[in-house]
Amino acid sequence: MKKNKFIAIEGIDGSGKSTQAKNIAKRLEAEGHKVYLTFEPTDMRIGKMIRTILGGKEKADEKVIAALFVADRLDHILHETNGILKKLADGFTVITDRYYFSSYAYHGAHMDMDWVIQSNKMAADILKPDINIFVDVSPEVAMKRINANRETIEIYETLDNLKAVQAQYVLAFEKLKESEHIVAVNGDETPEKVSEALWEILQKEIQNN
Ligand SMILES: Nc1ncnc2c1ncn2[C@@H]1O[C@H](COP(=O)(O)OP(=O)(O)OP(=O)(O)O)[C@@H](O)[C@H]1O
Ligand SMILES: Cc1cn([C@H]2C[C@H](O)[C@@H](COP(=O)(O)O)O2)c(=O)[nH]c1=O
Repeated sequence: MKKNKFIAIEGIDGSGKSTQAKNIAKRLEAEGHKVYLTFEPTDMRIGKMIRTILGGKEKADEKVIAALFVADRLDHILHETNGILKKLADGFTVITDRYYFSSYAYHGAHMDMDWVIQSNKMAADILKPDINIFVDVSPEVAMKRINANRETIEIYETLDNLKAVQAQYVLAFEKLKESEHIVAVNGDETPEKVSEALWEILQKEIQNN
């Protein structure tokens, strides 16, 4: 890889993002790259507040949730020591499990997506991913994985919501395809097959830059 990259992994809950993010991180490290694996919502102050809402312990209006994610994302980018900009400056390839397309899709399912895109403009102006990888899974498969593997279910993890979010991802990618680098992998496949497809995409990304 000529330059350290910023890679965002996107997809509905249960799509296999975290599994794949960890896998890519290991493979890149094995090739000698310094890798920083991170996620949203973060484990910083605003991210923790968001988790209490996602877990159903506190209620908040959808617009408030969307705004909290904007603030958490700016913390994620700009934090002095652990921020993405700092990690990139230190030579790390940064892989984030979710970034602003998650906001467009999840909040776009409950309000005007253009408002969500506008409210994330500052983050997008500061730092766009070199590549957004969409792990494309059917909501039915995702819901089965969630129900089989989790003790707690979060507020957005219902079949109807995941269907709506999936549709919003497609809309957001269509809206922003001229200004963003977006690639999809079939997440319905086995973890190994998804991983191979993803690795191939990343190799191309590395060679082309
Ligand atoms: N391709 C796959 N096929 C079958 N099971 C998978 C696959 N990928 C991941 N899983 C399993 O499905 C569950 C969800 O995977 P994972 O946590 O990676 O998804 P996620 O998209 O990060 O989910 P969430 O957004 O809800 O945190 C895990 O138990 C994982 O082991
Ligand atoms: C970044 C981001 C996330 N969300 C939602 C999507 C998921 O339901 C949760 C995060 O859970 P995960 O298991 O850690 O993936 O948060 C959102 O609504 N808006 C966002 O911007």
